[in-house]
Amino acid sequence: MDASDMGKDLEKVLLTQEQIETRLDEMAARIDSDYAGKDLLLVGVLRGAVMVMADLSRRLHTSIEMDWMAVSSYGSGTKSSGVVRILKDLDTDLHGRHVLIVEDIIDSGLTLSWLVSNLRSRGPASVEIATLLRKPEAAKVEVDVRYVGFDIPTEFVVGYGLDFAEKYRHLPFVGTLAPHVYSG
Ligand SMILES: O=P(O)(O)OC[C@H]1O[C@H](OP(=O)(O)OP(=O)(O)O)[C@H](O)[C@@H]1O
Ligand code: HPA
Ligand SMILES: [Mg+2]
Repeated sequence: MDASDMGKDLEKVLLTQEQIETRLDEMAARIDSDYAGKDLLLVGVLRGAVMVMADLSRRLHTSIEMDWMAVSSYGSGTKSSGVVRILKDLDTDLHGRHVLIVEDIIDSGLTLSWLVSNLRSRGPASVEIATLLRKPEAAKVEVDVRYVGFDIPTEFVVGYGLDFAEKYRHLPFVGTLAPHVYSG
């Protein structure tokens, strides 16, 4: 699939499938080496992180477990509401665990800064973040991120788990939307 398959909805491809896969290889190698000999709990943030979780976890050789949280701060719009809601909590007790939060994107940083302090309050041995994308110029709060795939410009992106009004998550690349899609 490429941009033309989505009709006129996409403006441009920002990151190709190949670029994403190469970067995930590098991130997984670092995670493997940093967590060698430790049991790691990957916490995926639904729903956007599904693709990153699937593709990153399958590159890891270290011992891992996976759990999921659902939080929402965007609703159906293109701007963070700043209000983070837990829609589904973890099933795992974090006490003494090495936790790596897996995310698709850090935009304003509001979701992750809230989530990190929430998980830290549960007594884990460590909490770090791996995100495929980060928008440095959109940050409203600073979040200390151990593993970043790509720093991208402040544009609304879709694909590889990222949605606009629940669409486009399945695209194997990351692209920007044509303005007519979100301006009506
Ligand atoms: O840094 P922020 O400005 O807080 O934005 C990042 C968050 O927003 C998106 O989730 P969303 O709330 O859209 O839910 P979704 O993953 O189900 O799409 C994304 O997956 C991150 O979790
Ligand atoms: O750029 C984005 N695209 C889709 N979802 C998002 N959630 C935060 N930022 C974005
Ligand atoms: Mg979303």
